Amino acid sequence: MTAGRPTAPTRPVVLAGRGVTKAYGATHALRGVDLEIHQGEVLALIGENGAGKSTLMKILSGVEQPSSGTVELDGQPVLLASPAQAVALGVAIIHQELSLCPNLSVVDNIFLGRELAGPTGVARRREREATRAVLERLGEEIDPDALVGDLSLGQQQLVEIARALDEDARVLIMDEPTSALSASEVEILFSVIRDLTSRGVAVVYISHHMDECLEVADTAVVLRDGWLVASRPVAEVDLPWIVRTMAGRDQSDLFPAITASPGQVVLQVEDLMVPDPANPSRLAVDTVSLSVREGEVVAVYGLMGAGRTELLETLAGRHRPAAGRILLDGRDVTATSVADRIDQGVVLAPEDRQADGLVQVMSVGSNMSLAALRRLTRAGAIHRRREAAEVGRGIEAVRVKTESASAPITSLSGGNQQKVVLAKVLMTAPRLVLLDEPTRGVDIGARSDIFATTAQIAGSGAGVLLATSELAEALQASTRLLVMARGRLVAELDPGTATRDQVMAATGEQLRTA
Ligand SMILES: Nc1ncnc2c1ncn2[C@@H]1O[C@H](COP(=O)(O)OP(=O)(O)OP(=O)(O)O)[C@@H](O)[C@H]1O
Repeated sequence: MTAGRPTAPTRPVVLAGRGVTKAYGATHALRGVDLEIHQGEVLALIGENGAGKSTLMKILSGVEQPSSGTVELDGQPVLLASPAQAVALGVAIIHQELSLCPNLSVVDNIFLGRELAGPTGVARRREREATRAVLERLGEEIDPDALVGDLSLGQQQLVEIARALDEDARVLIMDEPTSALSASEVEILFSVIRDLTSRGVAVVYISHHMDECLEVADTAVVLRDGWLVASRPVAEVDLPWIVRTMAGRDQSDLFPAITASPGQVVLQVEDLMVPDPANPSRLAVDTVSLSVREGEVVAVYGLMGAGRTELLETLAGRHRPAAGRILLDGRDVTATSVADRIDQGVVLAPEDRQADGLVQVMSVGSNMSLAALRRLTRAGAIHRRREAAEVGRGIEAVRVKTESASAPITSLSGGNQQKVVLAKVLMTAPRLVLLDEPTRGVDIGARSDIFATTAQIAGSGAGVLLATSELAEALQASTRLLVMARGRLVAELDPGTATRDQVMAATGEQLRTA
């Protein structure tokens, strides 16, 4: 069992949902959910992809209206008709994709749309002082005049929190807040959360990282298929309970064994140098050499900014290297286009699926078959029956939760969209698969589906290069482990014997003691 902070049952309920139901057409996202959020508690909202977590939070923060049921604030029913209204009543949500303007200063971001008026226009001095005060409350030394775009992601997140605090948030909803943070930034966030709760602010914490939920939360609430199936003090639960309750069944092995033995070299990279697309005077990838064989899953472990994404994108043909060579099955492809590499069987599952992994106006099925259309086309016409059969198999293989193959991709939960990206990769009969953070936003059960798929791809004779910032994944889902930091490969480790401390030590980061 994990020790959590004791919850005082006498703390008043700030925000509650009563019998909240939400239907989108035939899909029941929420079914009669009763949820109580107490003053000063951290409530972890847990559930598989598509369980209804985001929908519930959208309703509690005025983004969506329930089909039936009510929201109560301090015991009184309220109609939260818009996010602005929810903010005015003290309920703020911080999304995974931050909503700050990078080209404005910290002060301007905090007061955007609610500038303080002075006798001669905006009261800059008062705004700056208020900003300094609220940042001080968070224990962070951030210059109020700094451009938000120049801050680290962790600092940007603190600016969002500062804005919510300045708006007197009483309930702060955080959706996957640590997905882009370094270990030390996670520590800062947790101490900020503890400080907020000691002042009576309630925090709803949504994360697929169970270790974080167990560490930071007082209460664990589990949603499954739109039902609220459990609510317990964190001190009384453990990881196996959470996993069982989320899935409604015992979970099989999280990381299936990869059994394929390495064959021919598929990818050979020699002394690759790639300028940073955002700042061409520095190198994002610095003198990197590596190889991937058939049947191998080679993990490239690195934190944000290590150069993982630029490396994978260069291998997919998206950036032109300044020096070095890329060989595919022995053929020099360094100067070839993205299309050429796709023809050679190179597929990239990108990190930012919303921006470049999926076509938002298309259905689930069309997104999946998009990359395989050439193969599915005979005499100028797409073989629709084969397409439908393959899409159906893909949906099953990675267990995409969708009404049907013809449902719009935007109707899927975030994690299920990620699974569609992988199903799409599978349909291309790939030679080299480049996976960039494939489990971001994906639930713990779906992770095992994704890595079963990865093992299957490797088993079919392709090579897999997996870029990840998740230690557990790097160690357990790979056959070989490379560590990347500041653009360079700094270590090669055997995932069978390497420890977490060794991997972290190689990156130069401290291991967080959970
Ligand atoms: N706009 C929409 N139209 C149709 N269906 C939707 C819409 N938004 C959500 N859904 C459906 O409602 C269900 C709950 O989705 P929700 O996004 O709340 O899940 P979640 O628990 O937040 O998942 P994840 O962990 O993947 O983010 C899913 O089946 C989803 O497909």
